[in-house]
Amino acid sequence: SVMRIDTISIFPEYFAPLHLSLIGKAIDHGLLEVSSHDLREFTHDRHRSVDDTPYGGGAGMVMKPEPWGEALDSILEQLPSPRRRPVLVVPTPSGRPFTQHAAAELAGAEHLVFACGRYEGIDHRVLDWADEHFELHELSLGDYVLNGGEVAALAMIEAIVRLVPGVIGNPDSLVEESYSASTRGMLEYPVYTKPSQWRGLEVPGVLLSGDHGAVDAWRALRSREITAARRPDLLDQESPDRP
Ligand SMILES: N#Cc1c(-c2ccc3ccn(Cc4ccc(CN5CCCC5)cc4)c3c2)n[nH]c1N
Repeated sequence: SVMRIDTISIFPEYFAPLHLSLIGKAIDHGLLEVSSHDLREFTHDRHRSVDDTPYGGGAGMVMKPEPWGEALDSILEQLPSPRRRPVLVVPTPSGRPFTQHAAAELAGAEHLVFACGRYEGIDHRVLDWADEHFELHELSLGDYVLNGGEVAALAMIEAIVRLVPGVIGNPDSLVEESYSASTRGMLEYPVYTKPSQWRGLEVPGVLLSGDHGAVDAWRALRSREITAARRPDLLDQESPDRP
């Protein structure tokens, strides 16, 4: 079944890259439909204004509710009825962490809408209203500050779409991945390919040995060393069933 993704932003051109590479192929193969909407199409004043000063004072500007309401109405009107409520993802610094688990959860949706804010954010009444008409997810990409939601939406879309069956060519390549159950939440081992000698640097001998047991052991050891060094928090998840 075709997954549909709509993005709404004052910078719709941020989403042009989605039509490249694997996601572009999925669109070509009719597995995915992606539409980017310009929020300013839903303004009616001469200056096509989308922001205003914040109630309560404070620096910066806040995005006005009316254009967002009209943009979201337009998405809802285009739904073939009767449809399950579409999912609305709003990237925000104050959101629930976007994790591989969240990506997997969202990969099952038929229709994803991304509302990408700018300035100091979107008038909160938009989220309150949207909560009644969408399955609303306020999500944060990570603990750093971006200038808007577009970059976060691009990352989330890539993480979600690659989990949709058929979108990524080789499903095996999804199995051994960081943050997924199969690597038991550990970071990946280092990878190598030909030539076996490069600028005086060699490939670890065990990988050339053809001894798959030894290769798996070496990889597990390297994963654990790397995880302990860079992400000790992932090791804390040690549970009794994990040797
Ligand atoms: N996902 C994600 C994100 C975002 C993100 C996502 C969406 C928008 C829309 C606007 N901005 C800019 C901005 C920046 C700082 C603040 C802080 N507040 C302002 C007043 C009191 C504190 C509010 C907005 C956004 C940032 N940043 N980092 C992530 N992981």
